[in-house]
Amino acid sequence: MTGLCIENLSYSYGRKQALDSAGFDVAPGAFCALLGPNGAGKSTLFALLTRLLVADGGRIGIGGFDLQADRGRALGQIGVVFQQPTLDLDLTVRRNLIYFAALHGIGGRDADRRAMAALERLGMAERAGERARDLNGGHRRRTEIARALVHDPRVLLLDEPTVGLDAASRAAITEHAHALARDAGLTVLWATHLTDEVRPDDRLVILHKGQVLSDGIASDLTGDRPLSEVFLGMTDAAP
Ligand SMILES: Nc1ncnc2c1ncn2[C@@H]1O[C@H](COP(=O)(O)OP(=O)(O)OP(=O)(O)O)[C@@H](O)[C@H]1O
Repeated sequence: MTGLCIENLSYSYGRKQALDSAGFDVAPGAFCALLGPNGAGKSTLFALLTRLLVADGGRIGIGGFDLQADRGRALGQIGVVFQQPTLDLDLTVRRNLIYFAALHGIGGRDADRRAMAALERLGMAERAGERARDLNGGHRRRTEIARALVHDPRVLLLDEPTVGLDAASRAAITEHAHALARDAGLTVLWATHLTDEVRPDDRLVILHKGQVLSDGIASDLTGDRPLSEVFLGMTDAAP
């Protein structure tokens, strides 16, 4: 298994249990939507996957490596886009990527080549010389996704990457994330609380109160009903 493997994962903040034996797999090269209302445990899961937090129990495998036993290699397999934007707004788009590549020990022409290739994938190559500050929100997000790809990860984690964006930017970013799985073979985990970002043929994991409520193809879960209605019924949360 070289995708993402999450088994019986638990985590508590003091007495507040944020994840409760949550588990699911994402096959290599697959796109998986992780849908949960606010407070479901999505960000906690991302913090555990990136080792910002250490699980109380359970197991995580990333790109074929166990996060506990083989931390360095497991973490080297992932690219992450966190909920909060983290671009340096005073640097150009290209510099943001090159700086990040250096953190992974990649420099010189190799860094430049990788940066431009990643920007190309996200349709941002023409903006490489612009300051991040001058980009709109959607283009900043695309730059962050490109930046997460410079070290050639196998697994891409996106934590609510469309928050605060307009409909057109959201659609473009959703499509880019699908294309990265479909065309580039990345394993993609896309966390969202918005049902309209889930496509009928997406693999869909629904997380609620730290537990996996449902895991399968979205249209198999919904049948003829809209996902918003099904999701509301399962979680009692606004769509
Ligand atoms: N630092 C913390 N201390 C205490 N409780 C926390 C902390 N961070 C999160 N929680 C709680 O853990 C639970 C899961 O939160 P988490 O942020 O992982 O959910 P989420 O699905 O990412 O929600 P959101 O979309 O609002 O970020 C929630 O009940 C939240 O209040």
